[in-house]
Amino acid sequence: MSAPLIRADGLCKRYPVLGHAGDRVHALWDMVRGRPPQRQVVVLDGVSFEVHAGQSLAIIGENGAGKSTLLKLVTGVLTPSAGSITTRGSIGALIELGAGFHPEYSGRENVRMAAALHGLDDAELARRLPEIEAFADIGAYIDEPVKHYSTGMVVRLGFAVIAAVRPALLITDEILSVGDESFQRKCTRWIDEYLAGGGTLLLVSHSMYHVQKLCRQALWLHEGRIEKHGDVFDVCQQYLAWHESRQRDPNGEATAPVQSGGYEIESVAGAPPQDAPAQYLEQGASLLHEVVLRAPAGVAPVLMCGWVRADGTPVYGLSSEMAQVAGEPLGDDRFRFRLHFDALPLLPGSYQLRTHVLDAEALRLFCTSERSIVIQGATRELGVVRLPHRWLGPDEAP
Ligand SMILES: Nc1ncnc2c1ncn2[C@@H]1O[C@H](COP(=O)(O)OP(=O)(O)OP(=O)(O)O)[C@@H](O)[C@H]1O
Repeated sequence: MSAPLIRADGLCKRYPVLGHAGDRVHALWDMVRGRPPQRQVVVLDGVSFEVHAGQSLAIIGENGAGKSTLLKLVTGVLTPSAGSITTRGSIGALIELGAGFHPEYSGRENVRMAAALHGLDDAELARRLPEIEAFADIGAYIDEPVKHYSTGMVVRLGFAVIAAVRPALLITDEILSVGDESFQRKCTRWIDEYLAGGGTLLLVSHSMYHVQKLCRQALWLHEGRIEKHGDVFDVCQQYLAWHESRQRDPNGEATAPVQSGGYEIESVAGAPPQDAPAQYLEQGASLLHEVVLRAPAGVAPVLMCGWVRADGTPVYGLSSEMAQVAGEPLGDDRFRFRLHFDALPLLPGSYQLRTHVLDAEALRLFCTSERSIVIQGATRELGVVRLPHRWLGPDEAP
């Protein structure tokens, strides 16, 4: 295998504790004496991983886990306190709003400077400029100084430059969530095509939807250490399961829906989420899952549903965003989603049908509720679902 584009080896980042004036004096004194500060906060601790050409790795983890710090070490904005980081090939990084743009210069002048930094010569730039302007789609603002831009416009311009130079490695974080929905879709589509064409991606995101859509692998950082690194679906499942377990009370009951940011689950299958009784269904029966969500004024929420077996084994998940389905507006910022499962292929056992409400960009998960479903039936088949199959006779063609 060729050398990786990113290689992190035992990466550590520590900062001196500077809470009080006394801490600062101590840190300064340590610095003067050439000693490492005595009181330090450890932000990253022994992080090792590699990213090879053509791979797509997501960094996930709760707030403060060290994700942005890791990206800054990869891009060279920060230097490690211990361990090493090496990168190879051209890097396109979209991690800080406006980083690299000069506020006094126009968008077009900034594009020229950014393109030159990425190694595009004048002829190449002249050829790609219309494409960059079309991608950014900021109209006459392209000739205005960047300091007059909205944050969304800066991101549009930054992404347009990246799209034109097609770096060997693309590094980006939640910054894409700054753009509006149609621009986000355009970027996601572009990243899809970039990856299909052999591009390499390092993405930091809180959106499990984007992470699973764009990346094949994920690295879960927890308090500066790698908690898990591997297949994106495995890592995300474990990360979400860990989050859910933190939201449970000591008796193991799911807590009442979090009322956060104005997003709520008003009812599931006609009843308030906490009152929904366990439902018994025969194997192969169909099921209507009707959910009413509330969202902040003017926002259309995203619904995500997941079937989980009682032992926690994930069975199937889907989201209204993936299917591009919008909830039916009921007025008063309420939305109804009706999801019908035909002839459920689940084998007998206890299941939870989990319902999650996310914001319009499917970036943040707000509330969760569980609907208990028991599938009844007599079968000697093993597993979770019945896979359609046939036994063939000796001369029978498949
Ligand atoms: N210059 C600094 N001095 C001291 N502590 C810092 C400094 N920069 C970051 N930290 C701390 O490092 C930790 C990790 O920060 P980081 O921004 O990397 O987390 P993150 O995983 O990106 O979080 P989020 O999801 O909220 O963006 C945080 O606790 C933060 O307070």
